[in-house]
Amino acid sequence: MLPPRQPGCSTLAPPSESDALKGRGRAKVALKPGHGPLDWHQLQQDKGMKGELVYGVGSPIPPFRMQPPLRVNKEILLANKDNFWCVINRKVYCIKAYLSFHPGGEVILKQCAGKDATVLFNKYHRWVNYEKLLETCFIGMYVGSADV
Ligand code: HEM
Repeated sequence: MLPPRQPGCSTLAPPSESDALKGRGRAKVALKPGHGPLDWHQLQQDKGMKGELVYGVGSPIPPFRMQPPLRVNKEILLANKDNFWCVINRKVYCIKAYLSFHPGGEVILKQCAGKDATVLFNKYHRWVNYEKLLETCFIGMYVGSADV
C-alpha cells in the first residue's frame, strides 16, 4: 500500500481552488502566464500609478493619491459590488484587477465583492502586506455600518 501523500511532496497534484474554498490547507492555485507577483508589481507601477486599476470612481485623480481619502458608505460599497470593491481593516479596495493575480485564486477572492473581507483575509494570511500589494487599488475609508 502506498503511504499517504504528504503536504509539500512534489508528486502531489496541483491544489484546486475548491480545496482552498473548503479550507483544506493553504492551497495555492496555478496562475495564468504573466500573472505572477512581479507582473502585478509592474502593473501597479504602470497602470496603477495612473489610477487605471480602480473601477467605479470616475475621477481623473487616482483615489490612492487623494488627501483626505474618499469616504465610502455601505450604499456606495454595495453599488460597486460588480467593480469588486471590498473592505479590509476599514480600507476600501477595488480588487477587480488583482483577481487573476491572487495566489489563492480568483474564485475565493470574488466572494469578497461588496463585503468586509477582513476576517477571511486574516484567516488565510494575516501576514500578507495588503496595503503595499493593493496600494494603487485603494479607494478610500469605509465609514458605513459594520454589517457588510
Ligand atoms: C484582497 C486582498 C488579498 C490579497 C492582497 C491577498 C494576497 C495573497 C497573497 C500574496 C498570497 C500568497 C501568500 C503566501 O505565499 O504566503 C495569497 C494566498 C492565498 N489567499 Fe489571498 N489575498 C487577499 C484576500 C484573500 C481572501 C479574502 C481570501 C479568502 C477568502 C484569500 C485566500 C487565499 C488563499 C486560500 C491563499 C493560498 C494559500 C495561502 O498562501 O495562504 N485571500 N493571497
